Amino acid sequence: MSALEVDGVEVRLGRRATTPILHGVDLTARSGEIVGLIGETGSGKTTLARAVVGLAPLHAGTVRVDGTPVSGLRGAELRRFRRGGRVQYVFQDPLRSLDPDVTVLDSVAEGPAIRGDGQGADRRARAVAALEQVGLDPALGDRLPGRLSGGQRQRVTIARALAVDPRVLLLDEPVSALDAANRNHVLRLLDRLRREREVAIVLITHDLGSLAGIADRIVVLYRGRVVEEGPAARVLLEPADPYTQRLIASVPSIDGPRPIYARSTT
Ligand SMILES: Nc1ncnc2c1ncn2[C@@H]1O[C@H](COP(=O)(O)OP(=O)(O)OP(=O)(O)O)[C@@H](O)[C@H]1O
Repeated sequence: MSALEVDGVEVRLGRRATTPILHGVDLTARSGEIVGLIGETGSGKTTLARAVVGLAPLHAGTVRVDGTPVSGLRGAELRRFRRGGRVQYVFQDPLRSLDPDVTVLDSVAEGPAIRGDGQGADRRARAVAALEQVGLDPALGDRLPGRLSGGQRQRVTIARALAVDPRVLLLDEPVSALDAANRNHVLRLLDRLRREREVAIVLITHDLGSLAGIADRIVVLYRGRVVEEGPAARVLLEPADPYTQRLIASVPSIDGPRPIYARSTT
């Protein structure tokens, strides 16, 4: 059983939900697996992530987490599921996803507070641990997001997600705005999370070089449909679908077997 199972998902958006965006999309991620989700701008990657966490309504299909169909949850059940934090979505734009008036530490402690985990001191300890996990100095905890660098803000959004110990983590372009050092740090962190905490990770990115050394599988979306899916090395080095071939050919760093980021074996 996969931690995340997306089955035949259709999403329609726009006025009166008449514009079809996703057409019967399937996606799975097992515990400890990193799945890369790629596709050109507008192919539906963000919409799929939003559908998984219930932010985009499903026209058809199901989303299951640990075998439980969460797409059918309503009312109190849905609220309980959201509070539980088993699925976390790290938005593309950290500035927009962090409240500008809430300090870093309070922002990271919010998830445990909503879940009702422990008391104030425990929550703060959890938040500090999450900040340390993403390589941020807990001394930054007293700052507001506007006083952080872009890379630090990105890590805060990831720390927020980690503070509730998710089973499934979806990250939307978590490394594209980062310099090489920050990018490698985040990628190593994701690799550790999947190995040590067996988190199922869906990584949305245009940065195929980042996926080369870290993703187990890659799923390719084109105009709201999955056109190819397979082991990362196979998809990146021997793409079968003509659209994937064009997508990969347009990225200069994916022209050989040497990944930019080598997966650590320790
Ligand atoms: N609220 C909305 N109403 C109508 N159409 C929408 C809405 N939100 C997104 N779309 C459309 O859905 C399609 C998929 O958008 P989405 O953001 O999921 O793509 P994406 O693959 O994540 O793109 P990017 O790589 O640029 O982030 C696009 O054509 C977009 O214009």
